[in-house]
Amino acid sequence: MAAAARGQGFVLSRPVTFVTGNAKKLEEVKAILGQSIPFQSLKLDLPELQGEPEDISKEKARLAAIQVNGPVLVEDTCLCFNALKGLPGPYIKWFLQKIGHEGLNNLLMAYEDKSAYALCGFAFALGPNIEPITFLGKTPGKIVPARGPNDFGWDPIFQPNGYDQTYAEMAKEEKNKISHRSKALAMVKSHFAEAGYTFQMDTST
Ligand SMILES: O=c1[nH]cnc2c1ncn2[C@@H]1O[C@H](COP(=O)(O)OP(=O)(O)O)[C@@H](O)[C@H]1O
Ligand SMILES: [Mg+2]
Repeated sequence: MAAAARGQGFVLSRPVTFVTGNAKKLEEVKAILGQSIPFQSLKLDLPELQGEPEDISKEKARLAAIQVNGPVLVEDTCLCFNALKGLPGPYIKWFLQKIGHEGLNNLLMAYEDKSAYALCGFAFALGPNIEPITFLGKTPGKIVPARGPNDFGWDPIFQPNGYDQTYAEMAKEEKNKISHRSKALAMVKSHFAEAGYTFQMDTST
């Protein structure tokens, strides 16, 4: 029982449900995970707690596990400006919606420091009332005037360190090699490998 509680050898009778309302995130998660973890997706916009990134994804996982009544994976992404002590952080979604790429650049106008980091928090819960486990991935970079296709969030204004392209200008495979999301998912994958979860799915239904 103790082993099962830690996930050692835990048998999952269903694939993991990745809960997200964001189609672009799902696209990346599919590309990064490949066949490594059996998962299905559920389009659901979960309410978000205010607070620290880790607690936000944990709470999202708790809510999702209750709704799904099974194993769930959720994700929350922050874009943090160093000059603003980490803000907008988890509030980036609303900042982006209201003030756009230009407004986000303008927020840093008064500061010489344009450095920022993208932070991705995944949380995995085996089921309702089981404490979720979190995985954080971080990619440092800087905020620049928008360049590249505008098809995913703040990709056009984030230029990762060591690159002269923004996330939006990079080939998808390139972004997926170094992104905040891929770093967090690498930890999710290791956790699954170490915990030795077994999937025993009934394929007859
Ligand atoms: O990898 C990324 N590149 C660019 N924008 C992203 C990325 N990941 C998330 N975003 C955007 O940042 C914000 C993060 O908010 P959140 O993680 O709560 O998204 P969600 O509620 O749409 O799933 C959203 O506006 C989302 O579109
Ligand atoms: Mg969020």
